[in-house]
Amino acid sequence: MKGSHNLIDDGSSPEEAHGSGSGGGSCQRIRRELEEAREEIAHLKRTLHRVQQIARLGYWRLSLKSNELYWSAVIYDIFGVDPKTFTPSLQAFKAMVYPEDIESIESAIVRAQQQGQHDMEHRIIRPNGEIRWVHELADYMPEGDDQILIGTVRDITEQKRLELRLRQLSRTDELTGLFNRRYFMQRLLQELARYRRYGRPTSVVLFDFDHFKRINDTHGHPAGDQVLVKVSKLLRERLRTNDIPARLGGEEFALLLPETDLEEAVGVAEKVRQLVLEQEFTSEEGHRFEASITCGVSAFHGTEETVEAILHRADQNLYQGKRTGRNRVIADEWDS
Ligand SMILES: Nc1nc2c(ncn2[C@@H]2O[C@H](COP(=O)(O)OP(=O)(O)OP(=O)(O)O)[C@@H](O)[C@H]2O)c(=O)[nH]1
Repeated sequence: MKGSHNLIDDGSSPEEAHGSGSGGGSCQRIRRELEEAREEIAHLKRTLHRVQQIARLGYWRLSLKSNELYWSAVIYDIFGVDPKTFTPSLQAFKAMVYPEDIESIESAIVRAQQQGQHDMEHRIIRPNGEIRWVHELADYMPEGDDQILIGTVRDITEQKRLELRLRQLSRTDELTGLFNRRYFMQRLLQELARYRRYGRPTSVVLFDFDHFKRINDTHGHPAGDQVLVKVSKLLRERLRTNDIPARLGGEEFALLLPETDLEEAVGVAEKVRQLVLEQEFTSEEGHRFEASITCGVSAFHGTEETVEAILHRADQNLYQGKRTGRNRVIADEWDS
């Protein structure tokens, strides 16, 4: 029927559809379609690569049977290695993982096999020694007798830095850089749980500067601030690393002392009291002055212990120290 080829539009020209009689027309058409498909694939590849660069997102494919690992270009960038000289493999990847995070990588692979996917964050060490944080998402797909993991990697180092900074800020006292009340209370609750479960000794020292109002009135508020800052620095430098010094507010401070019984805690309070006494402070006018503190000490005690009770006892001891002359350490007295 004349013109019937137009009923189905296959995109070919009438000449090609009719052919020249040798079949060369349809070959040409297939070649052109192949060429177009190649161009489209190349274009999609470039777009995919660009999008991954923008998102700092790489993808990988791992065969659990052969341990063969494919990395897209962005992963080489994230890991700081050269695709010309670095050959990815499960072993080579693990060698770049931050040692403490290896175990969580291994359990993530098992989790992906059992649950079909994993979602985790870990650190890597680049060849130049730089530590980066990455976020990985992976899917597990059995393929014949092989098991394939396919996943993405995103560099989240900046986000992690910000997170850590925010966490630090949320638990730090602005003036002195010591822990704040909120963090102190959180840690006290944790230590109480440890005490209840394992019976580990834990003590608290509360201290308060003596006649601080007089220091402010005589030498000025900035001089008072300087006392708080200087003593806080001393606490950071002279206490054990797992002790927790905090500024609860104003000129009131606390020390949470894990693994420390009452007697040892009295020793720590005495040491801090002496350190403060030995310090010399200078006002803005250049006048030298001294300061002292009074400490109340208490330790977790008995099966009914609570955070409120230990703080109340330490506070009562501090109050008694103020009443009986200041510049001293008063501790719990138990009949045992
Ligand atoms: N410079 C300075 N002073 C503060 C700060 N926080 C609280 N103070 C002052 O600390 C003083 C505390 O006064 P009081 O509670 O009467 O106690 P005190 O004068 O130390 O007397 P005692 O504790 O009985 O020995 C007040 O004058 C507050 O204004 C601070 O951050 N900086």
